[in-house]
Amino acid sequence: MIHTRELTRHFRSGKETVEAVRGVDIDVGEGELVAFLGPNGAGKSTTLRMLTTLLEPTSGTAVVAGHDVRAAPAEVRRRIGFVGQGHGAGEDQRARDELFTQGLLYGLDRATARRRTAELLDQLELGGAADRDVTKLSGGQRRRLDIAMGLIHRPGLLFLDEPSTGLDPHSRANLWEHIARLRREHGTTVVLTTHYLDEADAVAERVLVIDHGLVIADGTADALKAKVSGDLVAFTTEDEDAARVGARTAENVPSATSVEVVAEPGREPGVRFRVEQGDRVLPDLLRSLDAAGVAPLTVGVQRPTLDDVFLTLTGRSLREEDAR
Ligand SMILES: Nc1ncnc2c1ncn2[C@@H]1O[C@H](COP(=O)(O)OP(=O)(O)OP(=O)(O)O)[C@@H](O)[C@H]1O
Repeated sequence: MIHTRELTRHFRSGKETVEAVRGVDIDVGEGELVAFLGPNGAGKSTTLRMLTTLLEPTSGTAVVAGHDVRAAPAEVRRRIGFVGQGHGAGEDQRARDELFTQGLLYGLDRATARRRTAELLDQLELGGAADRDVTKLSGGQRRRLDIAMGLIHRPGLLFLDEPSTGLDPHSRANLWEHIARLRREHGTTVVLTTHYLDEADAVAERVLVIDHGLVIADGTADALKAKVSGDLVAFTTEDEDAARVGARTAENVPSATSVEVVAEPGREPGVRFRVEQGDRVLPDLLRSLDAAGVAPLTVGVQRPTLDDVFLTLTGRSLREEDAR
């Protein structure tokens, strides 16, 4: 469905050249659900805009839905749906008319456009807002209308740029339900961008981690997490002295790495470290701690998260980047 080679996009910004996308090779097969995950400014939107023909590549190639984005942009556009970050909906129409008109624009006959409009308004819970002016919709309703507009012609390939930004948890769950149904019933291929770690993890079957204009990792969330060295084991102790003894004990656990004493104001002291199969080493660890005279107050094992993946790859946390 998508094949890019050395896809690149530069922007001139005054005297500077911003290398927003620096030569990416992306292959997405039919029916896949892929998330581009990366911090703000990583190049996700720029990549998506090139794939949807909204932006010309500086160099490299991209074939989308069987057609080259540069040589046959109209062919590409007919076969894809795109929901951007901004509001695509116009200003002075009722939501229902806006959606219906979009259907006609995509070449649907009036009966089909009307039927799909009704279906989408219902599925995206826009029924109550259908006869309101687009300008009078709430942020969440406008977002859902944008999404409905991207779906009206039932594209085989759907691009969603930060689809759940601005949606409340209920609408977000609805959106994913709708997308799951599209895929089940029509085999739609879906490519989305997100900087929500948990969303990429829960929703996407495959995650492309993008940073500074490059794809730095590509795989299922589980496969990416398996590359992070081990689970995080953490236990808390009565005081810092006990934590130091506990840390020495932890260092003797086979395959333990990054053992550190946690001593931060306002937090219980303790120890954390990484280890293969944390749940398997716990029984031995507890016995050894007992033998060393340390009685842990709490013990926990945490599987790696996609943030750990990003941290391992870049030395930075996606959460910190988002907080900026
Ligand atoms: N029209 C433009 N002119 C100049 N620089 C641009 C332009 N569009 C994007 N950039 C720059 O290109 C880089 C990549 O931006 P892009 O919007 O693709 O990132 P992103 O990963 O989608 O981030 P976000 O999640 O914030 O949308 C950024 O440094 C951005 O400032």
